[in-house]
Amino acid sequence: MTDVRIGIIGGSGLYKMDALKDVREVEVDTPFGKPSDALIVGTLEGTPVAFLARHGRNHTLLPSELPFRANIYAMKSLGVEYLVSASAVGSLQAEAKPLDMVLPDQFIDRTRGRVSTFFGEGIVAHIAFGDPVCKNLAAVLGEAIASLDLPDVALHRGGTYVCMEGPAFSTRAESNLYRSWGATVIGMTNLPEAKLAREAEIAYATLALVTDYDCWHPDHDSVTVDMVISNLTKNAVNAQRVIQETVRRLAQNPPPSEAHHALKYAILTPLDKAPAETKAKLELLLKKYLG
Ligand SMILES: CSC[C@H]1O[C@H](OP(=O)(O)O)[C@H](O)[C@@H]1O
Ligand SMILES: Nc1ncnc2[nH]cnc12
Repeated sequence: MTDVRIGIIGGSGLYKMDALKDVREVEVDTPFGKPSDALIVGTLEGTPVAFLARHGRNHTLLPSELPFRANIYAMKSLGVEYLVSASAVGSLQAEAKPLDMVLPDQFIDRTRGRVSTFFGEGIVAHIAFGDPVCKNLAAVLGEAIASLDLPDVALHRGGTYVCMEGPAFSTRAESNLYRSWGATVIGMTNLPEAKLAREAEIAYATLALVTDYDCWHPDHDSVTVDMVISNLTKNAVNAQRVIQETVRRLAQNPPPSEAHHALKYAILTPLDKAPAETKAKLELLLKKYLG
C-alpha cells in the first residue's frame, strides 16, 4: 500500500481523529520494530491519511521509550510524503499563551542517547538540518490556521522548540536558561521525529499546542499533567479542525519540499560498497539511490 501521502502524529491528548472515515487499522512491522500503535488509515474529505498516536492510544509510552524509527519508517512504508506532528508544549514566552498555536522552525536538542538516525551498520549519511522543519508544509499549516475562526487562539509563526528528555518537567533554572536562549516552547518528542523524517525524505512540520507556561512564569502555577491534559482537551477540537483544513489544502496543492530529496547529497558510503544486509534494511529509504 503506497497511496497515503499525508501522515499525522498525534501527541498528548490527541489519540484519534474523529473526522476520519473508512477507517482501518494497519499493524506495521518494520526493520526497527513495531510503531507506538497500529496506524489508523482512513480518509479526510476523501483524502487518504494515516494517523498514529505517538504514545499509543492509551498513552503507555514515555517520551524516552518511543519507537521513533519504527514510527517514521511505518509512515514511509505507507507512502507518506507530508507529516504533521501535533504536540503539547509548554510556553517559554509570555506572548505564547496556553491554547495558542506555534509553528516552530527551529529545535534545540536536550535529549540524551535517543537513537535519531536510520544509518550506521556500514552506511554513513549526514543530512542537512539547518532548517529542520519543512517551511512549505509549515506555511500550509499557517494558512489553514489563519483561515479558520478559532476564538482565543493566537498563531505564532516560527520559534524554537526545546526538546528535553523528560519525563520529569524542567527545573525553574532550566526553564529560565531556555528562556535566556530565546527559545519559544518546550516539549519532549519532536526533534528525533524531525531528524528521522528528514532522513526518510518526508516533509515534517510541528503544530505545537501550548498547554502551560512550564514553571518560569511568576503568575502561573508550575506545569502539571492535569493542566496539560485539560488544556489540550480544550484544544483538541481546534487541532483537528486545523489538521483537516491542512489536509484539504495539501491534497489540492501539495507543495514542493527540500526534504523530498534530503538524501541526494547526504550519503557518504558508496552504496555498491555497502553491506548487503544494511542496504536491504534501508531499501525503503535508499531505493531511488540504489540505481
Ligand atoms: C503530558 S505532558 C508531557 C508530554 O506531552 C508532550 O507530548 P507530545 O509531544 O507527544 O504531545 C511532551 O512532549 C511530553 O511527552
Ligand atoms: N512544560 C512542558 N515541558 C515539557 N513538555 C511539555 N509538554 C507540555 N508542556 C510541557
